[in-house]
Amino acid sequence: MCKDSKIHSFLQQLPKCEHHVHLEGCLTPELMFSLAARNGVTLPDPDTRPEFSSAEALYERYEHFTSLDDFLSYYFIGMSVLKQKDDYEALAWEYFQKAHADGVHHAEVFFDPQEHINRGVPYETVVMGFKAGCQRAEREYGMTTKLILCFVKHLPASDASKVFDLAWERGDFELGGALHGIGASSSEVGPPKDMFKEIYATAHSKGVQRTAHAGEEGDPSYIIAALDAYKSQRIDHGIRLIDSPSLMERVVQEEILLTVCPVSNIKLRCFDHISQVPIRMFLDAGVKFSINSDDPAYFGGFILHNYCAVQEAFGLSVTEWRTIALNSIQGSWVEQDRKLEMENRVHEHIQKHQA
Ligand code: HPA
Ligand SMILES: [Zn+2]
Repeated sequence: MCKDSKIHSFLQQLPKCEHHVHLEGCLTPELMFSLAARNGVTLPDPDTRPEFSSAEALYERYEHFTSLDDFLSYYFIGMSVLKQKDDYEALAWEYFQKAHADGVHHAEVFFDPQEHINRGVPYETVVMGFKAGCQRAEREYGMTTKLILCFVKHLPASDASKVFDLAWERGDFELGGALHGIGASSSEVGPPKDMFKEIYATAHSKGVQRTAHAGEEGDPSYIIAALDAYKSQRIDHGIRLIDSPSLMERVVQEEILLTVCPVSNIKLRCFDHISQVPIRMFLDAGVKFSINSDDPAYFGGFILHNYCAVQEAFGLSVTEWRTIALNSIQGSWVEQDRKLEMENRVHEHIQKHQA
């Protein structure tokens, strides 16, 4: 919530594109407990892990993440309650309702199939459930949506390769298919920086869109690996770019979009305060970025919460918000007509605000 109600409503209605949200990161404790009961999934015992005694206790624990890996340990337990197609659809639909209320017009959402497959949930169940949620958002809200298949770095690259091959053979990356690109996430520092190099090279040769988490906790060399070894078209997070002026210059020249997640960066202790997230530096340097929620059910707020946090910390002008909105549209993996339509909506919204 922005302190100024006029600015709050300006930001709420500003047409947004979200490029960095993990559907599994939209699983609220309430939905987690209800799906665990319905599916007979055992969550950690509250006697030994009191944080799993209630939704309130989990929310309390979520206030104290110490690092990306600390958060991920909760995120991977949470998603274990997802079993049936309806669970996946319900989770996606909960996200899209929040996103719509926050002024999202176009959403490109991540999911982690390897984790579900490893628990015995068929790939098809996951994709069909999430896809049904996307289709409902398109039908009921006129949103455009894209599903991005994320590989997780804490599991073997050979597993990721099998998932990619399966998705490719099913035609999921074809026009009208369920998927629109690949990403890479989970623990950053530790696994090899270029562990999915072969998959990304295949994806590139087949014309599949590519993004990758890099430079969240890892130094700029992780961003370089994503650009060089993965030919990544976007960088998810990318905040450690602040440690390399020459790389920042390259990102500007190559018009790489960073999908920045300010509240996530605070919750996972990348920075102490939002004012340290390099929003001002990126705007001044001409680095293109979008603002995103990452794992909103774990970090205490959806996309508008991130927009407001940025506004409170930086006091951006309407012109700067226009730049952010237009760069977000330009960096989206969506047809040119749709980009033009969204750009027009941004201009109309700003004119109305200034009238
Ligand atoms: O912020 C993140 N970073 C890496 N992996 C993730 N998976 C969910 N959220 C994240
Ligand atoms: Zn992420």
